[in-house]
Amino acid sequence: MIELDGLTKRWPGLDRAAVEDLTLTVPEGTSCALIGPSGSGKTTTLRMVNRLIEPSGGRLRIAGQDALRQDPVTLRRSIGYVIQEVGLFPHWSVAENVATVPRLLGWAPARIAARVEEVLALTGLDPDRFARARPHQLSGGERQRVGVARALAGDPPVLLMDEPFGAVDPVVRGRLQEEVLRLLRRLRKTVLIVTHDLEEAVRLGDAVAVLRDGRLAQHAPAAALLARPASAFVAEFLGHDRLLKRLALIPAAAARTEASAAGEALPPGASLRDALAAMLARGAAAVPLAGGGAVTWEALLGAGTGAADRAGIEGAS
Ligand SMILES: Nc1ncnc2c1ncn2[C@@H]1O[C@H](COP(=O)(O)OP(=O)(O)OP(=O)(O)O)[C@@H](O)[C@H]1O
Repeated sequence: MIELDGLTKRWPGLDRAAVEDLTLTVPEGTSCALIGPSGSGKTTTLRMVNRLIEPSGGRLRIAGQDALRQDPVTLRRSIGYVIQEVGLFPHWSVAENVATVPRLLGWAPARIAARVEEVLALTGLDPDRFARARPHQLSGGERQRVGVARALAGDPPVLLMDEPFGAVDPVVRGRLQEEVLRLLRRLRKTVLIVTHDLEEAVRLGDAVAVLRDGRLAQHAPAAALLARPASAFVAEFLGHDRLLKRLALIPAAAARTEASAAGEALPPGASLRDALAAMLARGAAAVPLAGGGAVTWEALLGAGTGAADRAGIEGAS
């Protein structure tokens, strides 16, 4: 669990705080995505959590401990950190890079070697092929995977990710997002992610926190945020197609009806967005679901908007 309580950062010479009185909890085993316009304080917030930036005020608890009273170096060894530029040591092999934290933690060599193999495999990197490679011999996507493997190596309960997939092309990025998301959920990590990309935020974040000028504009589960922005600012930031984006978060099975429909059934994990895409591609007002029944156009509309959600913007919070 990560608990920010009134966390504040003031830089000298700036007329307002970069982060102001930020209170936010990321429950254990969940992820929270920080989004907001450029300069809204996302990276400053993230770097206060591992104390690469010292807060000017407020409190911070990680896994129940007062993180501001811990030695910052010890603290950082207990927190995984993934950044866009990855920051691998160029003259070290992948295995040596991944072993950084376990080595600093003083693990025995055999345990380190086993752990390096394990996390490389977890992140989809064949140890036989990649362990001895140097960072420059890898593709951008592979380097990002090494970054994730390195962050996981010491088995930290908490992971911080700053634009973790910013440097890779959209196709690789989508696949990496899916894989890393599944992995982090399975490992029950508590994750705070900074991203510019709203789609990435709602895909990776169980909850999404929107920052504006260093303050929290809204903090809500991704689907609720898209359905009910708390202010005109948040609504504008999410975009006029926010309900379309939200369809990707709702399982198609949530709109299952008894109707029958022709054509290939949607696979079990399909979303309402997949159902809509299939309707458009087939020119059909209903698509069958795996396991029986179908999503009809009316059911999709009902589940995709919902009576409460049609209330629209609820006024600034
Ligand atoms: N080391 C620093 N010294 C002074 N001001 C800083 C420093 N780092 C950040 N700031 C200021 O703090 C504010 C928040 O910056 P931060 O990098 O947290 O924003 P961000 O939301 O992550 O932005 P972006 O999306 O552009 O990366 C900005 O006004 C920035 O100029």
